[in-house]
Amino acid sequence: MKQQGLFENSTHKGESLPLPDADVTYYANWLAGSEADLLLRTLRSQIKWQQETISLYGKQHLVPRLQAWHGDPDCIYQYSGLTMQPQPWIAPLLQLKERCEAIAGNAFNSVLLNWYRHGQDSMGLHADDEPELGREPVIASLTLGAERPFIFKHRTLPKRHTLTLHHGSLLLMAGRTQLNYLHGISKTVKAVGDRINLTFRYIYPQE
Ligand SMILES: O=C(O)CCC(=O)C(=O)O
Ligand SMILES: [Fe+2]
Repeated sequence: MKQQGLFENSTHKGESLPLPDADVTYYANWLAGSEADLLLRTLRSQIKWQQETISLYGKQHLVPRLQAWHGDPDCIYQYSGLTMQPQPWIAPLLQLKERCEAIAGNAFNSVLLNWYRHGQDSMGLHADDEPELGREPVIASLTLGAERPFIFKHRTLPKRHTLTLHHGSLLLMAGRTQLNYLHGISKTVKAVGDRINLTFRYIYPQE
């Protein structure tokens, strides 16, 4: 029996994506529409959003989206030369964390929030494979707001898969997904509304 079956019920039907060498489950309607609407409004106003600067090959670039990092006090996250100190949990994030833990069967101690304000905001192809995430991280990704194509690209095979993440959907990435695939959100010239994505993660303390 597939492990996903353990968490299936009438409202939370997960769909396993047809990706070789990966373990990705998609719950299109994880949150009810009204709950997702309320959460989108709450997070827009309650989160202290920041636009970070990263250094790539010695040059400074503004990250093309707004971000925030919340979690337990020892959850320090480093990527692209950025060191993110966690903001404390706030009630709506803590409740979501617990619900993600229940469906994923995995503990989370932090969440990265990304706010794509319009079609020119994006996230380049990457893997969530920093050492502090461990070898085969389980990542729970909640999408609110506008639908944007989410791209998976296999690292060595000519395999690409694009899916549209629905308002209120949850995407679980586990197993060898980060080892074998990159993922990202492209820019678009289409007129699209804003989108907030939350990725719940477990950060191992670094010596
Ligand atoms: O916005 C998304 O759906 C992807 C976010 C992501 O990949 C990340 O935060 O690492
Ligand atoms: Fe990611």
